[in-house]
Amino acid sequence: MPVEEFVAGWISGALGLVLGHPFDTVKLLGFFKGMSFPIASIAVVNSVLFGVYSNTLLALTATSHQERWAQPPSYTHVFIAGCTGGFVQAYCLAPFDLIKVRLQNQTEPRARPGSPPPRYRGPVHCAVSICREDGPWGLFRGAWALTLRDTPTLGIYFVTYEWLCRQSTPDRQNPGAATVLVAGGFAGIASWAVATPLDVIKSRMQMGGLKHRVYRGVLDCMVSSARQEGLGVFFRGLTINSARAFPVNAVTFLTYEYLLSSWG
Ligand SMILES: C[N+](C)(C)CCCC[C@H](N)C(=O)O
Repeated sequence: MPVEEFVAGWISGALGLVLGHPFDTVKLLGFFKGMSFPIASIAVVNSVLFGVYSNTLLALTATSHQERWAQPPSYTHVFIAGCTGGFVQAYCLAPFDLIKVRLQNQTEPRARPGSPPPRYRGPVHCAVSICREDGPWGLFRGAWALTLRDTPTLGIYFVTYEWLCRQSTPDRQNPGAATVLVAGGFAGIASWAVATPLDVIKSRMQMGGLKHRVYRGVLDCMVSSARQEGLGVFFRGLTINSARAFPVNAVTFLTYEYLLSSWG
């Protein structure tokens, strides 16, 4: 199994994340606060996404990454490979994403004398507390909602990227850097726009028992959120998600393509 896609996915995910982190943490004062944990985790997850995507395409079309601009795969194959990558990465992402959401939702006032200490002291303490309270499976709280969010939307992600690259590149040639940046950025926006409703639900399920009540399942969470707050609840975060998605995914795709082409 070719591994360079995993490595390129790893590095490109980390770089994209450095850019996206301030958007992710916009509610907090320190923009780059707590960056090492997301870098380490999202790099792994992006490596799984791009590695599984590329190897699924290889299995479906018998073309390696280097041959793919000259012999472009069908959009159906791109979609299936993207969904497969999305499905596998969702399970790798689930525990990391849960910890991130739990830590980002800790908005208790910072260490004022007499104020209660935050529930979690950091990522490791958070993971250990969740395991202690809910057992190791507790780390996968909300994983199903995350899978529903990521499987189709990562199919859309790669189809949008491929489509935009092919639109602006002469037939069978490699796209230039500017094309890759723009196509990657819009792929991120398209994918996040579709993913936002399930992103809201996913985060609520992950906060179940803390900020929100414990839901019986994805459907229960959707229905009760919509009943209490109206349909607008599904679009919460749409603007910030899209603003974050452009730079993150432009850099991710550019780095990914650059690394793979320089490794020949
Ligand atoms: C599928 N969904 C839109 C939810 C995520 C897309 C992931 C792409 C990239 N790692 C990023 O964080 O933007």
